[in-house]
Amino acid sequence: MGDNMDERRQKGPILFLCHSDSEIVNEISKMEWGIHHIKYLTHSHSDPSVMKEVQVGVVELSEVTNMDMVELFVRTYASVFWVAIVSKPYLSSDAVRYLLKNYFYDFHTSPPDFTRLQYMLGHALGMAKLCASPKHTDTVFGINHGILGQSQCMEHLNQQLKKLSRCQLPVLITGESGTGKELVAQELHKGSECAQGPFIPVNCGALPAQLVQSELFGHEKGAFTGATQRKIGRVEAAHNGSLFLDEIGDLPLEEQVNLLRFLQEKTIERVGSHQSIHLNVRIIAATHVDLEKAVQEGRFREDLYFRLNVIRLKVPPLRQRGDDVLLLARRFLQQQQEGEGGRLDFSEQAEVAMLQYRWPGNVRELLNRVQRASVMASGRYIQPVDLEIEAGPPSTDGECLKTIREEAEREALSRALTESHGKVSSVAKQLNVSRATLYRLLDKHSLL
Ligand SMILES: Nc1ncnc2c1ncn2[C@@H]1O[C@H](COP(=O)(O)OP(=O)(O)OP(=O)(O)O)[C@@H](O)[C@H]1O
Repeated sequence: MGDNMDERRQKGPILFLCHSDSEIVNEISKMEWGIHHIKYLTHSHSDPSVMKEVQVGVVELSEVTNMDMVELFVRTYASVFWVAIVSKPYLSSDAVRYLLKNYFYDFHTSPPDFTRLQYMLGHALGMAKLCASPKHTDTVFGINHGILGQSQCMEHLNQQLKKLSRCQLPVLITGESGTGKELVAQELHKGSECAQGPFIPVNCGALPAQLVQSELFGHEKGAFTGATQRKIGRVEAAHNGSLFLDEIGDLPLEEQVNLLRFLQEKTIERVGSHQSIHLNVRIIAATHVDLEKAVQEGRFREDLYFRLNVIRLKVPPLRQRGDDVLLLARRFLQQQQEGEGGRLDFSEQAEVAMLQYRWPGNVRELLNRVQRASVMASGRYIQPVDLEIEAGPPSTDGECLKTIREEAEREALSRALTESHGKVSSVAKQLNVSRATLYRLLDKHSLL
């Protein structure tokens, strides 16, 4: 390949994954846009700074291809539009079909008809450009973000998320079930330097006990009975991206040790192998249980807790978000009616009922109730009965005194903050507490 080719390789949207310089490389390089990067399928990982430029990737799949490596690569760079060139007999392989179905924009059998291939790549490039996410602008929470909310505590969360974009430190997200912890984790990922890489969620509580290690760290073929294929674990799949460990408190103690080792050394070993694999993964963990208590009770390792708890984000419960309930309810209703012309609306009574209800299941419960109500409503307006919540004085059924006190405490803090325009010294004076106590309370109620 000549000088021109070398120049083009430096920057641009097309990547070619192949075994060696082939005729296909030469032919594609003659096309309008050319090939800008070439990567030989002998190395497992690629330079993320190069991959940031890539919009379309061409992969040669044949009997000599290491399918694991290709799978890892295309999964890692899932936002790239992948096009495969497959040798015909290989199309009947289950592994190839699985890959094509799940990760590829299109495929072409080899030897390729270069005119057709040129059209195919043109389409892939067009689609990639169309789907490229808009550049990060200064976001108004709830418009560019997937997270909706304008209340003071959600604004605070938004500010924290903005500060954390570009930072690669581990984050621990706490909050009740259904508050949106996974959504927050996704936003963190989108705003981070590894946004182009994969976001791999793992529910630690849902991993089968005997397979946790293999699920997280992968295994080699033959590592144990039933390991008929090499398997890439979730940690490895998150290379150059983010691993979201949901319900981290449910991770068995033995696996906590392995996770800690990974956090310290940044390497893993697949089950059945002694080869260390170096990985670049940002860890985001979430829990709805009190991890400090779990540490005290010996159910969670203290050293792992400190490693994960570098930065902590608290997602407030829905009952503390004031009018956000209505904002979210309207958005969910709108989504539910998309394409149907927005026939339904909430009655005044339904809005009052939603504001008064305590939402123990938080945003997930709201979403479910709105979805159900949009089906059950008989008129133009959704009534409390359609939401299966009744309007009336705030219910305290089953509430313990502690919760009622905490609510009152929070309200008093919120009111004082608004009245004194957020001036901490005035709030402390007004509420007759020390500044240290006030800070502790503001932190407790996610108002800091
Ligand atoms: N602020 C928000 N704006 C829009 N949608 C939201 C918001 N918060 C949560 N959701 C939606 O509510 C549902 C539950 O959110 P999510 O799964 O992130 O909660 P979670 O706290 O991770 O729950 P769990 O603790 O049970 O894992 C999802 O469908 C999510 O998209």
